[in-house]
Amino acid sequence: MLYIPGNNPAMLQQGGVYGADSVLLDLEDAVALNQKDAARILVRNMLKEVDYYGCEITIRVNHINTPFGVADLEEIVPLQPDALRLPKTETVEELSKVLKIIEEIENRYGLAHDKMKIHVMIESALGVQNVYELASHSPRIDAITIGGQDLTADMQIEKSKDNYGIDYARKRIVMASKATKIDAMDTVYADVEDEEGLREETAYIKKLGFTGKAVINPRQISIVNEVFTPTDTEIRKAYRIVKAYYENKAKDLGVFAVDGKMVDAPVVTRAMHTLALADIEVEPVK
Ligand SMILES: CC(C)(COP(=O)(O)OP(=O)(O)OC[C@H]1O[C@@H](n2cnc3c(N)ncnc32)[C@H](O)[C@@H]1OP(=O)(O)O)[C@@H](O)C(=O)NCCC(=O)NCCSC(=O)C[C@@](O)(CC(=O)O)C(=O)O
Ligand SMILES: [Mg+2]
Repeated sequence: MLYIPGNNPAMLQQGGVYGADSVLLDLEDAVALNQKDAARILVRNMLKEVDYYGCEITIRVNHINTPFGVADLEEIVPLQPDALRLPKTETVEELSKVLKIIEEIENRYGLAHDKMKIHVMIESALGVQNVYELASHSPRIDAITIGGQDLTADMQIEKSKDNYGIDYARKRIVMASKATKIDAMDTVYADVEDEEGLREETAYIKKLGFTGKAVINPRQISIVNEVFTPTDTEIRKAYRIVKAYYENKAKDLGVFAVDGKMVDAPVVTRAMHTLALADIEVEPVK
């Protein structure tokens, strides 16, 4: 997901050409306080005019308790981007309040309540403590994301390169996302010049179970995509497992071996997930 500052017309204009799965037009922390109103109007106009070439379009609005939160919702909700990203979410009460405002706006415009999805950002210790309740609060919520910069600020620790300080939060957020069957998105890697560092961090968070990562610069997109895309070797192995599964299932065999390794139901589930990521289908044996 490529963050694009909502007050930068050139970046907003060209954000769809870099190959990100999602553009994340930002009205919050990328925009200075004195530019909030201008950015809101600019993003509204860009949403109407710019071709993002099929990218998912997400808008990060300001927090409801700031002077800009409601105005952002009033301007953006009627345009129904694919998703709204709610920053610094901490409690179910606050989330309910935002959802209620969104639904009131949708009612006014005769819009359904299930089209535009909600991404909840966890950026404080309190948000981490409440993450499962937040993630499971509404079927509209289809992703939880961690904001590492704000979280480390709230925890009063340095945001070190190894990110030890946010490791527990990352793992807890992933578990909440898995328990609620929604996506978990990782925080940004701020050092745009450090490509190896980004690659290592992305490989690590993929192993934890995150399903994607936000980036701040077009140069970071291909690295994240590469790490998340199954390799040819992984795809071939998954294909052999799923094919063998269907063949053995037809013979009523629940457990069998592929390349000398035991394959049972969870191995097949993981292999099917790899193939789904690669958009590959295996025909069941009739
Ligand atoms: C980092 C840098 C200044 C580097 O500038 P540079 O000038 O060195 O970039 P260059 O590489 O030279 O640019 C080459 C060409 O790409 C164009 N280009 C660059 N960036 C582009 C872009 N993002 N979108 C479209 N286009 C872009 C540029 O216009 C140029 O185009 P052209 O002139 O035509 O060649 C720049 O990228 C940038 O401002 N990034 C966005 C920063 C941002 O949004 N921060 C807020 C979100 S994080 C946050 O809030 C923390 C969080 O909340 C979140 C969480 O974790 O989720 C938490 O708490 O943790
Ligand atoms: Mg933040």
